[in-house]
Amino acid sequence: MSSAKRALPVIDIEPLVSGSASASAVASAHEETTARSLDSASREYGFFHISGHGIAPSCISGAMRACGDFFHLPLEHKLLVRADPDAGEGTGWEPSGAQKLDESRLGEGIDGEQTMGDLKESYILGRPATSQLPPGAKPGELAALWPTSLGAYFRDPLVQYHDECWRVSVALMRGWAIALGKPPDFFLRDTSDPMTKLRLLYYPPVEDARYAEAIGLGAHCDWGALTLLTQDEVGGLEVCAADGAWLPANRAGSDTLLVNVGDMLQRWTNGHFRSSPHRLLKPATAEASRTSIAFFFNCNVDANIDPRQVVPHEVPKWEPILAEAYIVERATATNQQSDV
Ligand SMILES: O=C(O)CCC(=O)C(=O)O
Ligand SMILES: [Fe+2]
Repeated sequence: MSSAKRALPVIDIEPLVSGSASASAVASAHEETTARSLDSASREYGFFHISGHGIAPSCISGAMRACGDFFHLPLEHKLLVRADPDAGEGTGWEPSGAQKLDESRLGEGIDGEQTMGDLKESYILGRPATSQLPPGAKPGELAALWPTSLGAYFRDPLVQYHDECWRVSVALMRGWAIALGKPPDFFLRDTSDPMTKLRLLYYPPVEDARYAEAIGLGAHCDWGALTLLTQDEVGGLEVCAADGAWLPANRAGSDTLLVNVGDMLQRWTNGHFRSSPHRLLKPATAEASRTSIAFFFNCNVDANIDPRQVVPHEVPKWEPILAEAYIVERATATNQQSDV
């Protein structure tokens, strides 16, 4: 089938959200059906849209509004919350060019070599790994360099959106447990106090000639268990399916979010679920900027990412590793390869 005819599925996850809220020990018939949809999308694409997540439209639009407000701040305000370039992926603002995500040349289909850093600007906050806590921060607290000029009008919608994404991630982990034939609460112990990251993203318009050669976001796979993405209507994100075709992953509707399996879940499931490369060469409309928010869910620091727990009868393709060690390993590797 040609890539033009294939679209990422939209899955209504309401049964899993309800099952997760009631902590039911047995999966309902609706949950079983939803889990089967999750299963096939996670094997074939590693990406799917979700509806029925229960995040209020006002919560999503509030977070996107905060995102726009931040990136329109004058440069001197952003510099006050500049992420420490020596701290790997720390909290705060990263300017355009600070990161080159196509670390392993995943986007080989792109003409020429990606010599510049990614065009995107980012602002990052989240619940870091214990070993990466900023001075004075306690484990389990949100770490952020809040821009004082925006105050609670910026902070409150992002904290609310972060917590909602956490709730939805736990419901998705329940769905994946059911899909794998495990008890619904199989992943619950490992997701009660998770490492998370919220990355606000801004892609400048590319009509500017200085950016002609630049790539918005180099092809990469995400490191954690799962990522939830909300994006504006501009579009341009693409996903590499198992057969190598790049499929569009634009917003499927104003109330849907995009989900993708990250490397940690791929490893945990011994490769049953696919962590797919994705990229954004340019925003789809040349004169438009693009904003999006990625929420990375990286499980508890001591979650044991061991394929033998999930598929005990298979030869494991990966060694067990604790979630914190894994995230730190990936962050360190990216940092070392980034020369910008
Ligand atoms: O901006 C986007 O739509 C995707 C962002 C992304 O893939 C990432 O930050 O890992
Ligand atoms: Fe990503």
